[in-house]
Amino acid sequence: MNGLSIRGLTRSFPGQGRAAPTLALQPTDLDVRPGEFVSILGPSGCGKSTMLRIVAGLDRPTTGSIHWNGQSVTRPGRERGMVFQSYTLFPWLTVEQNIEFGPRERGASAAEARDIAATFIARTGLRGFERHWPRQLSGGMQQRTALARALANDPEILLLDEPFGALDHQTRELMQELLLEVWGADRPEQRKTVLFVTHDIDEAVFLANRVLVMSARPGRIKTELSVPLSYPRDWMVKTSPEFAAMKARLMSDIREEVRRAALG
Ligand SMILES: Nc1ncnc2c1ncn2[C@@H]1O[C@H](COP(=O)(O)OP(=O)(O)OP(=O)(O)O)[C@@H](O)[C@H]1O
Repeated sequence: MNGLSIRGLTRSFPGQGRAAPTLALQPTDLDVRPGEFVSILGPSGCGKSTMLRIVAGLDRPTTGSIHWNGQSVTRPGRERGMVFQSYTLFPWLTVEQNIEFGPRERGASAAEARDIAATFIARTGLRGFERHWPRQLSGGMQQRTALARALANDPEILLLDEPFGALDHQTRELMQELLLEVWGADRPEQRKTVLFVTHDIDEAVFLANRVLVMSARPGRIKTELSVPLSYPRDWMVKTSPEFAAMKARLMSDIREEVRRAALG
């Protein structure tokens, strides 16, 4: 099957000393079609990052399987690009060099890597910042660079773990529009697959075809909703009745889980 297929995925972490193990994920199944944009919401600690890290190949499941386009996932691969909340650029490389890094690792010549970097620098609005060091950039610019770096590897699926979580509200909204643009909101045949973890309901609905809500730990997928809004979307969609209705439904689901998580 093409796309992402997760079956019976669980992850438990060994306890410290005599402490019992922590079950982070209950048996979880999930299918994501190629080109689909899926947002994942859920209370803190419900296993969202754990699931994403396993799909990225950065962690191993305790049980269950993950397949991407029919291939079993057991380690990181170029076809799966990840962007984290915390800024993870190489501080000793410039913006341009950070973006060139993946293509160079794959054996691209310096000129090819420079061309690829130039494309994504333009697409993510980083022109003029090519020679800046990460420490000279705002948070928004750093995340643009992280996104450009992931895209420069031409991944088939993007795994985004709260990528805009540390940004101010206005920058965050601009980054959401940018992400929809680079995902291919108006080019359906070129869309990448996206798994997007966030705490922000507006962001989850605005971006995705489908929104999942995970239960309090141990996490499982509790709710799945299709978003009945067509692409391309602009911020005005957030004022529509359809948007408000989805938001209300998701808020009530999440509140219930956050309460359960808080009460233990
Ligand atoms: N390496 C680890 N060792 C032990 N426990 C871990 C480890 N990684 C995660 N956990 C535990 O697994 C559970 C799920 O963590 P995870 O980070 O996946 O949650 P999350 O939903 O992404 O949370 P948040 O929204 O706060 O980022 C938590 O209880 C966490 O403490």
